Amino acid sequence: MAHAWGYAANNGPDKWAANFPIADGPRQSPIDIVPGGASYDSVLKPLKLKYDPSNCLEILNNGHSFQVTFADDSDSSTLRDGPISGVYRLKQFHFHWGASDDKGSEHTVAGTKYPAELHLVHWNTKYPSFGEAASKPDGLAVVGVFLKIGDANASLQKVLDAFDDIRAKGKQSSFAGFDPSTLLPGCLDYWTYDGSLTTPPLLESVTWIVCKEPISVSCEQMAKFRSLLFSAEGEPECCMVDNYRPPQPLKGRPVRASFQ
Ligand SMILES: NCCOCCOCCNC(=O)c1ccc(S(N)(=O)=O)cc1
Ligand SMILES: [Zn+2]
Repeated sequence: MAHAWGYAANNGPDKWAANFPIADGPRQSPIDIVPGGASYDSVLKPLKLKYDPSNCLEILNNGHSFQVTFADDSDSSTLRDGPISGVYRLKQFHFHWGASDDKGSEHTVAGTKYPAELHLVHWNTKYPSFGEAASKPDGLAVVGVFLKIGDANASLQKVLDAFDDIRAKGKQSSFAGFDPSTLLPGCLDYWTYDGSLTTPPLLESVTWIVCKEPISVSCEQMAKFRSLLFSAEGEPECCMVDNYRPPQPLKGRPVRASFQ
């Protein structure tokens, strides 16, 4: 069996096209966002994010990142407006980060890499489920938030405090009552473009909404991210770092800004 995809030299982003040819497709993510190349669009609405902490279910290490999963059987945690039409439900959030503070984000801004990037993953309720939506061009909407080294982030710390139970691939534990809106920056100005999942199967179904303002993370908190493992219990330990795909060709896509 072909070895599963990952971020190592033998199975990383440069190797994904072999099993997932869409990797070379017309609307791949992430991209380098060039602020001067984005066009302000006055038709873009402010983001309307409404999250219910009681929908928060669990935290898990899936071997590529860690993710916090939400109950998505009602419209109690949703994204509306912004560049999208209709109602998109929050499914999960996760992060991408580097082995050092000079890299880790997937999107970049005029070539600048941030040490980490948060992704809040939502699916369009015009489709019956996340799995169905994930294969449709307007199926998903992911809000991306950059993390920048600064003060410790108290809200993020609540997530990091759950890491002891999920250090290895495949581990999960209950994680209740967390409000993901506490991870959002104060200003919700954003860039938006049509893109894809940034990991296999790299489906071209994502409306990307990347916030201009980063949130803070301390160096010590970044070290905690890097204490997770790509490897499962009983396997040689492999630190979970550099789990980011580099920017992909824009291929003529417009990038719009919600701000001037
Ligand atoms: N099994 C039914 C179809 O599944 C659809 C594909 O989803 C497979 C799991 N991957 C994801 O859910 C998934 C979600 C978000 C991102 S990202 N980094 O683009 O935000 C990457 C991947
Ligand atoms: Zn992601």
